[in-house]
Amino acid sequence: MSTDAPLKIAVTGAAGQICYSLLFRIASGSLLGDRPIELRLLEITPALKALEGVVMELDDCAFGNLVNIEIGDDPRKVFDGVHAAMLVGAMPRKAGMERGDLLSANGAIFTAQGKALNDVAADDVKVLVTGNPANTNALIAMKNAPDIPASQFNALTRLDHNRAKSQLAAKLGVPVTEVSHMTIWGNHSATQYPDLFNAKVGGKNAAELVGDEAWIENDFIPTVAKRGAAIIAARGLSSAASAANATVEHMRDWILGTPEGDWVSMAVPSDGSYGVPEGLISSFPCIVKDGKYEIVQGLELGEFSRAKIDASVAELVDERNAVTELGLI
Ligand SMILES: NC(=O)c1ccc[n+]([C@@H]2O[C@H](COP(=O)([O-])OP(=O)(O)OC[C@H]3O[C@@H](n4cnc5c(N)ncnc54)[C@H](O)[C@@H]3O)[C@@H](O)[C@H]2O)c1
Ligand SMILES: O=C(O)C[C@H](O)C(=O)O
Repeated sequence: MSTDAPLKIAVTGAAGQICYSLLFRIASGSLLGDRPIELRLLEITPALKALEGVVMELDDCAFGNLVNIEIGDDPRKVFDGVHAAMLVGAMPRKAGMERGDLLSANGAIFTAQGKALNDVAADDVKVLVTGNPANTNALIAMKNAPDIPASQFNALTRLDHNRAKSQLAAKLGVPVTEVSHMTIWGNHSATQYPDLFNAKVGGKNAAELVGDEAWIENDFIPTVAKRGAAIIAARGLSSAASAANATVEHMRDWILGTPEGDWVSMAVPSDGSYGVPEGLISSFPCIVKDGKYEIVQGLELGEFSRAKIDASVAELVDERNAVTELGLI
């Protein structure tokens, strides 16, 4: 993509909770700094009126780099020529639900949007799915867009990644900037595996610094994996500002590159790395250079880590089977 033309960025679910933070972060430069952007905002027809109000507020911010905003309810028009697509629009879960319970409600959204992206998006489009269940929704979009390389479809596990960094920093009483090489493996669900055995704090092995495997297993992992539910219980609504922040960070790193000497967690189509079946959209440690991500190779996985990753991957296989039965892929 050229660096001076406005980058066309599509965002779905634009009148919803996450987007009420996300759109303003994108427009104020958190995504691409000074680069001019054009926003393409997709909503369902009944939400277009509310979206008009959000656009009025975007106008009222007078953001210097926001050169144009288009809104609509037809993905084939909204996605036309876009270089980045953040697929947020989907129903959130309520208290007592798992994210996978949303598959039948939300899955169909991603067949239509995958087809539209396939037909009208720019060839280099980067598609990031935030709407839950994010990994399998990304799989649905990817399978419905056969002309777009699979590597251009990701799902969001950056929120889990940030949660894990924050919990670890708090446990060790260090600034979060000391934490590096965090990895979320698997699904954005309660089975995800936040890995402290490969993470570092101040350059030293995080698990060794913690020195308490019971805390890792019984406190750290469930706190990170069930954080979404804890926020729903507290707020009565699912996470929004932190989800928007993670969505910006994932797309920013995918376009501009990951920080030197570190990696991030991205749910990407598996190439078979670490024994994850090819094609499943599973979270891995990734680095990005020149707009292309690579799965970090050669990390050591002990028996504990292996079993945790296998359990999360088994859930992704079940989800893939469920959407196959629903005829979505
Ligand atoms: N991956 C993550 O880390 C993560 C984190 C937080 C939330 N989420 C998920 O993100 C999704 C959105 O959350 P929210 O709090 O913004 O929900 P919300 O209900 O506030 O907003 C969702 C918006 O999507 C719109 N929408 C529904 N179908 C659409 C379609 N076909 N096309 C375009 N827009 C459509 C709705 O009209 C609504 O305005 C949920 O599925 C939620 O579970 C994911
Ligand atoms: O947990 C949810 O349902 C919302 C989101 O996926 C989160 O992790 O906060």
